[in-house]
Amino acid sequence: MAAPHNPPPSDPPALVAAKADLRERLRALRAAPPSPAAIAALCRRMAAHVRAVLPPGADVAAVWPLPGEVDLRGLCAGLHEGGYGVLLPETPPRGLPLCFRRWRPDAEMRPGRFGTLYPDGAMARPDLVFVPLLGFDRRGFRLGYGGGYYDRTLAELPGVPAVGYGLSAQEVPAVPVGVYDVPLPVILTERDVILV
Ligand SMILES: Nc1nc2c(c(=O)[nH]1)N(C=O)[C@@H](CNc1ccc(C(=O)N[C@@H](CCC(=O)O)C(=O)O)cc1)CN2
Ligand SMILES: Nc1ncnc2c1ncn2[C@@H]1O[C@H](COP(=O)(O)OP(=O)(O)OP(=O)(O)O)[C@@H](O)[C@H]1O
Repeated sequence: MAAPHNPPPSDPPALVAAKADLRERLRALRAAPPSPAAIAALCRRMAAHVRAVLPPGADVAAVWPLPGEVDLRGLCAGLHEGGYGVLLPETPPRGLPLCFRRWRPDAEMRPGRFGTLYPDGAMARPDLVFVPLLGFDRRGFRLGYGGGYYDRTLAELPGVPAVGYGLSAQEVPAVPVGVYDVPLPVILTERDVILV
């Protein structure tokens, strides 16, 4: 007899709709460019966090900015100068986890899915993953673009520290939580280190 087929669990429609609504509101927020001082403060905190938890030589996953996002290119250059490896994601088809490729200042950036750019370097496994947030709450729950990419990626990297980052304006009282959402243990903003 054939084994019973259990479809993977999925989020109820009301939750998917609540996430979509919140995403819409938070995207509107991104239309206003973040202040350079806030970005600089956030990037300083991110660099300090890396230095506190990892020795030089470790590989740190960041992202190359999408329009309206906090620009981490200065952080990438600073980490590289400080002796850290910098990895950036290549975005696969929906439903698959991200893979990370090594970036150096002279890397060629190639166009990827959804307007992303990824470096031409070799694939590598990160020792820490910075997770971009569209929105977040004090419990460590986050909302991204809705691809589920980071949820899937972090599920494949158990034990690798995941550090969310964003601007304090992106904080909301409570992000709607789905079956695959795992809270982040640390979220950095230009104002706060939120330890969950
Ligand atoms: N800078 C950056 N890189 C990243 C992410 C991110 O959040 N920020 N990702 C985080 O997972 C992954 C890419 N994930 C994405 C998933 C969906 C869409 C998306 O649906 N984009 C819409 C347009 C969005 C808009 O401009 O409002 C589209 O292309 O239709 C984009 C990125 C990996 N790289
Ligand atoms: N590990 C997983 N396995 C299977 N499905 C998953 C997994 N993680 C997330 N999903 C599904 O992916 C879809 C998008 O997830 P979600 O709305 O949480 O995206 P997001 O966190 O905003 O996006 P991203 O992680 O790309 O920034 C949802 O339908 C969710 O149930």
